[in-house]
Amino acid sequence: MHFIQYCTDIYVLAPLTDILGKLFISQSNTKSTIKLEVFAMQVSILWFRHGLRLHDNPALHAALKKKQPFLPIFIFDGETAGTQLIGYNRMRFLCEALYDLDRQLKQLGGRLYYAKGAVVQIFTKIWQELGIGRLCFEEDCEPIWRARDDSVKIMCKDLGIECVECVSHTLWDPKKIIETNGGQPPLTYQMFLYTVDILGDPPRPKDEPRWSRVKFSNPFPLLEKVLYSFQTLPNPEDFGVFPEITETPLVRWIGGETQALKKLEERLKLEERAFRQGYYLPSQNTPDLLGPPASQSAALRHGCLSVRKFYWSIQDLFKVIHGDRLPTVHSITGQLIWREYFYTMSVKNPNYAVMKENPICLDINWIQSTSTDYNIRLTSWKEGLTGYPFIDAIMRQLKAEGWIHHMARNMVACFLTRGDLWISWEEGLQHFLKYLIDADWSVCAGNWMWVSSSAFEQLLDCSTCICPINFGKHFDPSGEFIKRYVPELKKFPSTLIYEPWKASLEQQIAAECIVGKDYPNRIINHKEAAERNRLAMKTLREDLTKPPTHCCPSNENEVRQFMWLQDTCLKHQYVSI
Ligand SMILES: Cc1cc2nc3c(=O)[nH]c(=O)nc-3n(C[C@H](O)[C@H](O)[C@H](O)COP(=O)(O)OP(=O)(O)OC[C@H]3O[C@@H](n4cnc5c(N)ncnc54)[C@H](O)[C@@H]3O)c2cc1C
Repeated sequence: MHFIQYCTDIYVLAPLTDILGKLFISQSNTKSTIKLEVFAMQVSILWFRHGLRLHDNPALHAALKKKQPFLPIFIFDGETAGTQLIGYNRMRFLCEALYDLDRQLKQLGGRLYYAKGAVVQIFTKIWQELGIGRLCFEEDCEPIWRARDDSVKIMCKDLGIECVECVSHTLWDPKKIIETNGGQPPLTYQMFLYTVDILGDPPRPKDEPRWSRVKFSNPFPLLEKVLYSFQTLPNPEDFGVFPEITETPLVRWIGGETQALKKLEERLKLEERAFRQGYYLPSQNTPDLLGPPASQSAALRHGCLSVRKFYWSIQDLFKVIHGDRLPTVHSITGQLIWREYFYTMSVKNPNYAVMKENPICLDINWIQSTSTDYNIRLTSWKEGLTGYPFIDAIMRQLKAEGWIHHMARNMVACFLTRGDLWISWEEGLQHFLKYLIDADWSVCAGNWMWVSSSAFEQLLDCSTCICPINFGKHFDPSGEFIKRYVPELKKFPSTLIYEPWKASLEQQIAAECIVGKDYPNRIINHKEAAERNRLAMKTLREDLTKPPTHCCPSNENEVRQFMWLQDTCLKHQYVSI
């Protein structure tokens, strides 16, 4: 007998086999033999991937519903949670998030188990030893996870396991958004807002499960060779990821639900102050490169914080203060909707993170990887050795700490691509995916396409190209941020710190930093490169016979908002030529 079950939007195909102690006939791994298994008590599994939290977790509720012994698990399979391409900081964030879950579950009488290896093999082994009644997980909507999840669904079907998949990594179900928009993702942000307006408010967070009723499974000693439990704080080194930098990072991001909820309280206070003073987006209005970061992006990316909780906390706060709903556009909830937008754009597009055969991406003739300049340019950018101190400070901060400000991301992404180096955004994306602690396939690729003018931005329009000298000066005139991350320049006077090549030899000696020896000469002349690139973009635009259908933001204001180009800033501060 087959049945289909939904948890918001779950599709499940599984034979009904969850009767306790039932004599169960199944096919074993060796296809030819049929063996009889007697399962005393099948377990109900919550498979953590993203969604590393206990609050507002519909998959957790689904796993607890059946009253079967509960087995929470995370599997290190070499790809889940972005572990295929991962730097030390994000791996540590992930380990801490798992440890925090384990700690919380222990207080509730259970623990988090983890395993290493191929997902299907591990679940099959658990099924052989304990029997699995239900397997629940939060949906990973991006196409990169589809093969993994399809193989698990097929396994569930074959083994008679009920499989429950819940949507809670996004505010709305991206598939529903596409369906509402006639089968295509909405092509502009305005269209996106219009579509989600039809769908109505996103669901509110779920209540806490009733833990007192939960019976935890004890899979030991049967599964001692397959499952492990966290006896001590797991380290990235335990999973083969090692630090690349020896110095202690100045800003240390801590992973886990407990920390995320604490930071949410702090963030709400920040937003509240702004609401009371009559403005939104304090982190955009007064970007602080040096202050303690208030971002929740890494917590959202790993699901330590529920996006629905974040969204509704902000909406409710605004209502308390102003008795009204927070406007979507240009507010923090608007930022969360950008996240939704990029997820939705990627759902049906497996080539979303590459230029070729990506229907929304322009084919731009970036410099070839075989060109002599290529490696020098790319390596200098990655290592923070371009000779442009603001760029170098950001790139070094990325490697050391794993999180950089949105406007800093815009700066270095523009510099690598259409602004200066004319290198494909795909290279930048790979570097960001490795080192960002909030690295998120859809969001990162979407932003890279936007900033490089490959998609979403005004068609090949270089008019708001960011200047690596003036942009930083505007936010940090004295260059304190540079001094923090590029210590070679810490004795340089503020007047020259953004352009050290302009310093006389005497000034360089006085600052104890000789340009070309202690700190590199700039690898490119920004003014000349930006003009060259602007002309290349113009030619491409004029020659384009069949532009991709999406390539336009709703209006100029949207571009400025997205790039954090504030109205109060003079335009020439950003224009490169
Ligand atoms: C080249 C480039 C790459 C990026 N890669 C990522 C990435 O891999 N992961 C990631 O979460 N963000 C990425 N961003 C978006 C943005 O820089 C970060 O989300 C932001 O810096 C987080 O800071 P915050 O939490 O203070 O943002 P807030 O302004 O407080 O916004 C709240 C939340 O909204 C979401 N958000 C904000 N801005 C954007 C945006 N432009 N696009 C999509 N979602 C957004 C984030 O989840 C963020 O935490 C990228 C931006 C650029 C220009």
